Amino acid sequence: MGRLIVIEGLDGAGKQTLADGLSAELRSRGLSVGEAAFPRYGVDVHADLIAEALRGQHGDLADSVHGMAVLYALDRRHSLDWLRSGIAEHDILLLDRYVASNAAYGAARSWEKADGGFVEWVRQLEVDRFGMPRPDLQILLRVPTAVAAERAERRESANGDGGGDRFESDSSLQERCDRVYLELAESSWWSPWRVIDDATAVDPAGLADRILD
Ligand SMILES: Nc1ncnc2c1ncn2[C@@H]1O[C@H](COP(=O)(O)OP(=O)(O)OP(=O)(O)O)[C@@H](O)[C@H]1O
Ligand SMILES: Cc1cn([C@H]2C[C@H](O)[C@@H](COP(=O)(O)O)O2)c(=O)[nH]c1=O
Repeated sequence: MGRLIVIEGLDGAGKQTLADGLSAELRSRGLSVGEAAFPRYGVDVHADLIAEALRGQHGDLADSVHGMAVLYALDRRHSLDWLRSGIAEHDILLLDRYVASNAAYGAARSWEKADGGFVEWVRQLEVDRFGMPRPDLQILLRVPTAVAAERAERRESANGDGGGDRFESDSSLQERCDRVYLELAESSWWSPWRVIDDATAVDPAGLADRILD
């Protein structure tokens, strides 16, 4: 049975970059590593609806905090068999975003804190009802919101996309989301967390050492 490790953080924090570096490092040490990112764009119809809504399609869908959160949750629910076999088959299954993204972004959009009703609603839906596997570790990758926004924008222009999506371009939302993430980590929400504060200088080898400790 392998370990489920999740990387969380703001849009543009560098989660995918760290996931790539960490999985290469772990593989170089002979471990079998599976990887996935949520939302699963191009794989699950709920994820595609999310991307479209965040770009202004589907009427007022993106205005509904709970409606959007249900789509994110259904994308994950549909990955359940794959997740379970991924955990069984690999030494480490590494996820870029998971249930805590729904908790942090939804609470921030609702102007709530981590001990508010939205986070509890996500827990009841995704943990109690959908039975999503509990992570062994959640890593919070923190960068100043301005750095995250600049990186997200740079990545969008490198991909040829015009501007950030609705969440990425809302700097106040990103600030609130950063605070909720920190509260989730400090309260060890659902699993142990490790907070990386200076995400500009993350060393995948050092992180791998600490994960394998
Ligand atoms: N440590 C770093 N220093 C400088 N640039 C970085 C660093 N990490 C990532 N970047 C750059 O920042 C941009 C965003 O990185 P990445 O896609 O890994 O972020 P992300 O957190 O996965 O974003 P999102 O959640 O929006 O998908 C990319 O252009 C990447 O090359
Ligand atoms: C998985 C997940 C994501 N979100 C938010 C976080 C981002 O702002 C967008 C899109 O994610 P991406 O990593 O930039 O592609 O969606 C969320 O609110 N709930 C979730 O479960």
